[in-house]
Amino acid sequence: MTIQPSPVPVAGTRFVCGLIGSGIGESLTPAMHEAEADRRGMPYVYRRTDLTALGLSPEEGVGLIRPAGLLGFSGLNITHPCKRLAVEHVDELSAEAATIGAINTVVFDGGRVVGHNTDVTGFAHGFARDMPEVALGQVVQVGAGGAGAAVAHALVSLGAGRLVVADLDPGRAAALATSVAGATGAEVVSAGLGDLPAQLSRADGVVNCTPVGMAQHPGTPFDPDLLDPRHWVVDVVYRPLVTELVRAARARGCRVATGAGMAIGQAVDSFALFTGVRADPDAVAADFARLVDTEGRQDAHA
Ligand SMILES: NC(=O)c1ccc[n+]([C@@H]2O[C@H](COP(=O)([O-])OP(=O)(O)OC[C@H]3O[C@@H](n4cnc5c(N)ncnc54)[C@H](O)[C@@H]3O)[C@@H](O)[C@H]2O)c1
Ligand SMILES: O=C(O)[C@]1(O)C[C@@H](O)[C@@H](O)[C@H](O)C1
Repeated sequence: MTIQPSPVPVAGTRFVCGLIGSGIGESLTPAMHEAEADRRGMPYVYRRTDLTALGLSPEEGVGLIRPAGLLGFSGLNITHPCKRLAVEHVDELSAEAATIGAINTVVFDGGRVVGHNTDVTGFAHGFARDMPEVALGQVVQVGAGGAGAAVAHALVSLGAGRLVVADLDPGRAAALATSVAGATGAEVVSAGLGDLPAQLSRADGVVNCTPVGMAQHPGTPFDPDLLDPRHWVVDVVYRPLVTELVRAARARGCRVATGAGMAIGQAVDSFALFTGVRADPDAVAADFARLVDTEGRQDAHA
């Protein structure tokens, strides 16, 4: 699951990239891309197309993908609620994107429009950096939506022995477990939220892929008293970075990673696809921490 960058850009290439999605006004991805390009002296602009602000539907949003290529964009990130719909607007999909059925990155490669999923690779890179050598015998994942689909594939690629997926919507959890198990041959099962105490008691770690912990969805996705110090905990929510779950898990002595790892990882991988240049993840992580501070975000540090 390695991102293969496009050919190294010709000197003097100017990059125009963007993000299409709803409610993306606070996204840090544009600033992460531009900071990396500035460091390298690459002319690079990264624009937001916020469908909410523009009063556009998700269908109208994905309808902008091909025209962006014709207008000379180098690439696009695609976010909620367009990641699945966007698959219908590309000529070709990377292996991960085809398996998941969702894309967050589009590259205009000559006349062809190619879709990728750097949420998968980005989570995997972030996890490898933040949680080296943790046990992966049994992993519980709460949340089977867009982020959950990417994370489940990434956890299997990282070597999760048994992955248990739970969601408020049991049908969604079951469908994701079946699809990941079918695509990878890994042991992936779904469980009801009521089974979480038993599943967590046998788990090495847990990943939150629900929006619970964001300002609009306060709280924790499960009772933190189910956590022991032996559990590792990853929360993919990154607004705020330090969620109630992160705080509670730290207080219980767990090894904890925030949503920063995935946010940085997807940006590094998309930048490579757009430009052919591999960003230094440590430098992008430093940019991310500075941006979080500069923008006065809550509990900036992981
Ligand atoms: N760090 C990153 O780079 C990154 C990337 C993508 C998404 N995210 C974050 O991940 C979160 C989820 O995003 P998404 O696009 O997958 O959303 P989504 O709406 O597609 O899916 C969320 C899922 O969580 C489930 N859910 C909600 N509350 C629950 C609860 N209490 N218990 C169990 N399941 C519950 C829903 O039923 C749904 O299936 C958001 O906060 C988003 O900002 C972070
Ligand atoms: O940081 C964001 O706003 C993102 O929308 C987060 C996630 O959805 C990624 O897949 C996008 O590339 C960028």
